[in-house]
Amino acid sequence: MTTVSHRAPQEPPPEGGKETSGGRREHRKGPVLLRGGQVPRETTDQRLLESAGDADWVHSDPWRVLRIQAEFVEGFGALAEVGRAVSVFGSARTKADDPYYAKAEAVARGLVGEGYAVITGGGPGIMEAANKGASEAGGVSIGLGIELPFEQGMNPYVELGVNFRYFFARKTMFVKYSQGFVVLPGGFGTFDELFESLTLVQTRKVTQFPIVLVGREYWSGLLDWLRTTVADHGTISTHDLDLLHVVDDPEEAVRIVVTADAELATASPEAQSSAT
Ligand SMILES: C/C(=C\CNc1ncnc2c1ncn2[C@@H]1O[C@H](COP(=O)(O)O)[C@@H](O)[C@H]1O)CO
Repeated sequence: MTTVSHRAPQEPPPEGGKETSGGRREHRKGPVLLRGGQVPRETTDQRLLESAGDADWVHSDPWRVLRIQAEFVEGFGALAEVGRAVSVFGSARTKADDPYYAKAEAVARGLVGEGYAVITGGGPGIMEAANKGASEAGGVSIGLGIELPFEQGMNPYVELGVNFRYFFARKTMFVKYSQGFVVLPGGFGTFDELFESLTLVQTRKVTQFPIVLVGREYWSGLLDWLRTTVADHGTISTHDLDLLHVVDDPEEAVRIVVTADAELATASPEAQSSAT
């Protein structure tokens, strides 16, 4: 068994590097050669195995970068083999007796019937409804949770769950592993997901990516404002609004996704490779 000896703080550190035939000390650190005063007094392994010192580095940006990388690695690893999927978004606050809860369930059932996995934010409300619909229809029910100050845990219908610390890593997963988004009524979180996907489609970062809004009445105020105030100011092109499909019927939402996906399957290889 290998034992690790921790140097007592009062003991002087051993001289680092090794002596060359010319009597100089030198040390190789990967491709870097260090001589004279540049020779470190400890090796990288010694520093790794040391237990002393403060723990502030845990809250430093370099360490965060590794945590961010780990989120991408875990997310890609968990979702890579899921197959075709659609993300369903909507309010965390919708109650089970709200008609939109039943619509979200129906959307998810319909998507499973067409062979798609269903991805949600893994939380309550519309997310729970979609996971319920997917799981009860025998499909793959996925939740991509997010660490929040008022953590609620994954809803009970999630069968494959991944928890994220960082919104941006989680958002990448929704787009990368979905063939389209279905968006039910929601608040700021839902708007964020809707407008992020809309921006990605409008800037052609993703192509052939249907975005379906369910609930004509709920979305009409926003769409009217985009069509009038926003378009009149020239800050969007009116034809960009064609990127949004608005429906009331869950089956129509599913049909739009299936049609767009089928169009992608017959599209040129270039169009396919630039999608998602
Ligand atoms: C507000 C409550 C719980 C929050 N829990 C969430 N868990 C997972 N994902 C969430 C949560 N809240 C928001 N999201 C994401 O944003 C969208 C919904 O946000 P909205 O502001 O409610 O529209 C949703 O699609 C999630 O991806 C307890 O009631």
